[in-house]
Amino acid sequence: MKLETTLTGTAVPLLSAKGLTRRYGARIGCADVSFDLWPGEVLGIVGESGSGKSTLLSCLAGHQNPDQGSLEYDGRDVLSFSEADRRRLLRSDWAYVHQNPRDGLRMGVSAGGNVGERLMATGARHYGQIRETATDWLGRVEIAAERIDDRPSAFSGGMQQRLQIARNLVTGPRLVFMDEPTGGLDVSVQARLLDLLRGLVRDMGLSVVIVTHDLAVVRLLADRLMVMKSGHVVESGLTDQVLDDPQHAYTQLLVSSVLQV
Ligand SMILES: Nc1ncnc2c1ncn2[C@@H]1O[C@H](COP(=O)(O)OP(=O)(O)OP(=O)(O)O)[C@@H](O)[C@H]1O
Repeated sequence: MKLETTLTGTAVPLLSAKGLTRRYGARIGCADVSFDLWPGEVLGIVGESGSGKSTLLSCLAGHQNPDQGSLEYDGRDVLSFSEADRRRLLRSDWAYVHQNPRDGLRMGVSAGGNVGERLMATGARHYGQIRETATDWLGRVEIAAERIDDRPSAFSGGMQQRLQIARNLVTGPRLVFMDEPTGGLDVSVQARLLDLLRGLVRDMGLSVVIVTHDLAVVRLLADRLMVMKSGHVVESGLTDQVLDDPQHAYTQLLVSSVLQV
């Protein structure tokens, strides 16, 4: 794992959350969540439905603002960014993989266009180079080059998800948010996608925050885990440690309920 250092030589986390809290009226979305994410690290967030995973992810990714707490990216206070700066960050350094590929793709635009569009958003202008890079990325996510002019609506669910991943990663982001990236796919398709994701994360040295209710997904991808219940983090630690020797009764229940399936 690479550690970023400041001019004074002190290590800084890539993303640092402190006391993040988001309420919906009287209801708690997430409460007092703190963690550091280091460059090249994959953090898994698990918990049952309604435990606050999506709320936390949307606060981290800037889709909504927390009511309390602080969030620093690379030592900078992201919550005080202007809307334009935040959008720039989401187009360049950050990426967001939605559970439903339709939410992360432009369905009326060709596969190549979907990948090329993000390159153009970060300043690429040379058509030939954009198409070449898009073709290369389609290959990296195992989509045949001959499908470059097809629209995503002509793709299977697994292909659409791989295309969404290519669209997100083509600009070489440093931090990727993933919301149940394998949810809604057949088991065999999930396994292939997980394998692909694991390779890309490793090869590109990506930092990732991944939300899932599937412990098999975090077992394969995440270095570290946070377990959420009723908006609170009840347990966190190295993935294998948490899953093999859960300390909190709720984590024990989560792990044992998977074993019984
Ligand atoms: N827009 C909203 N308005 C009101 N309450 C909300 C809203 N979004 C989430 N909540 C509430 O916040 C709590 C956390 O929900 P959240 O969707 O973050 O959990 P989750 O772990 O992501 O669940 P799931 O796995 O089902 O997506 C729940 O009690 C939920 O009802």
